[in-house]
Amino acid sequence: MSDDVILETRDLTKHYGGVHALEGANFILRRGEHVAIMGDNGAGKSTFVRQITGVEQPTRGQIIFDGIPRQFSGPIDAREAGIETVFQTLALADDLDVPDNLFLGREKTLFNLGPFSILDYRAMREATLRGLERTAVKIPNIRNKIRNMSGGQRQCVAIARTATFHSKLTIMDEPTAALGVQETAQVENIIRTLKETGEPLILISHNMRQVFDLVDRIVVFRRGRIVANLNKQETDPQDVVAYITGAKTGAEYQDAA
Ligand SMILES: Nc1ncnc2c1ncn2[C@@H]1O[C@H](COP(=O)(O)OP(=O)(O)OP(=O)(O)O)[C@@H](O)[C@H]1O
Repeated sequence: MSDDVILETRDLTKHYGGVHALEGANFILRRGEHVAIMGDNGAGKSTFVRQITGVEQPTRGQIIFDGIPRQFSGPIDAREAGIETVFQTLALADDLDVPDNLFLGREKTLFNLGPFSILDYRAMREATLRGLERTAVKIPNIRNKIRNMSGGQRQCVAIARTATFHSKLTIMDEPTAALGVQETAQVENIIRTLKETGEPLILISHNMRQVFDLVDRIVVFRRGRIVANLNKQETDPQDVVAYITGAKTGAEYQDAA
């Protein structure tokens, strides 16, 4: 695997009993690259993401992340390796404010005394502000509880979490599906900022305009398999739809490299 590759999967496969949700996925993501994963409902997109983020363990196949073959024992393991995921459900705690959500499970401490530890709220607040600044996210008051925020602000908090921890790879699963026009624009701006700062991204989206606007390459899943790997410059929305629906079936999937 060359150094410019941040993530590679080889023959990645997941069966749920007789359901072949993911079959032999060979996928490559380069450093700094933004790739969209598209496909019809049930095509295997989320299953793919669950394997590479440690939520589930694959039936077979290899995951090589940042040059090392990985067998993530769980999502925290994947996160510690540098993979930050913004799931559809966002996984934010409603009753906590922004810094508490960003540092949930990895709090900064002033000191530890046996089982007791004193949390360093000031350091967490400062790191939160730096994370928000890096992504150009505007949250009026970071001490606000998540439950009092709009959908767009929540989405931004979830994304800012990835920036705060300098993840090596960000994965977003339908980040704007539930958002209005302005909120969607804000999230898309964050994605552009990630691109400018050279941070790689996997974006799962059904939104063709968004995909053509934001990413370099489109990978299409159909019935558990990767059926197309398209450089944005060499394709168009009709072509992508043809692969999604199965009207077009390419030659055997090959890496674009
Ligand atoms: N835990 C599970 N047990 C059994 N079958 C599953 C499980 N998870 C997913 N599947 C099946 O695997 C296939 C792929 O599902 P997956 O959720 O990965 O699709 P998707 O492309 O993400 O779809 P969507 O766009 O609707 O989110 C579907 O047929 C789904 O019913």
